[in-house]
Amino acid sequence: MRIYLIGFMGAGKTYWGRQLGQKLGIPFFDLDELIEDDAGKSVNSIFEEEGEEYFRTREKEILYMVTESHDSMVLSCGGGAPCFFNNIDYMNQKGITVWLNTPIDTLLSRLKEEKHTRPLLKGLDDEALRAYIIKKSADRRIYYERAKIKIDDDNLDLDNFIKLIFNE
Ligand SMILES: Nc1ncnc2c1ncn2[C@@H]1O[C@H](COP(=O)(O)OP(=O)(O)O)[C@@H](O)[C@H]1O
Ligand SMILES: O=C(O)C1=C[C@@H](OP(=O)(O)O)[C@@H](O)[C@H](O)C1
Ligand SMILES: [Mg+2]
Repeated sequence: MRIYLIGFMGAGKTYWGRQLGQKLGIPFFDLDELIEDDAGKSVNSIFEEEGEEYFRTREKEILYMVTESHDSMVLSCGGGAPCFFNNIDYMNQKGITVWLNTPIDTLLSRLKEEKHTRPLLKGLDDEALRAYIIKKSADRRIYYERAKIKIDDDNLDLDNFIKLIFNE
């Protein structure tokens, strides 16, 4: 069983993925962390030094590598991962895709604090950040909504989160 967590930056993919892997007793990976380990530098530095296009290429390659080498895992993807190279179709073929459809206000309050770790948000003031989240999440919706499972509730505990994934 492979579970792919997708959704906008700040949705909680990394936060939930780690807990989910632990609870289900299967390996957990964060795609950004795999890319960083492979490159030996942060996502910020990769964007700065190699550019977004290079990052997207590595993102796809490492998505495929970790998938092919694990029949069972939880993979927390970066927010853009499903939106490039038909990656969402690949994930749908290979496992269960779960879209964390976290409300805009929650994303905003989380991302205000974490702008510096996300290259796409660098230099945005609070107002520009809100506008960016609204526009970019609307643009990406066509990919996110192809997930097999959609989670709208951002106030769940782990057991209820798991129940939603397994339709219990
Ligand atoms: N359900 C939640 N409850 C409390 N804090 C959360 C929750 N989900 C995420 N966070 C916090 O919000 C921030 C962004 O979450 P993260 O998992 O990094 O998002 P993503 O990987 O989707 O970009 C982190 O500081 C994380 O600890
Ligand atoms: O939405 C995006 O394009 C990105 C999201 C980030 O991951 P998180 O969604 O975990 O923040 C990371 O992959 C990179 O900064 C680009
Ligand atoms: Mg993350």
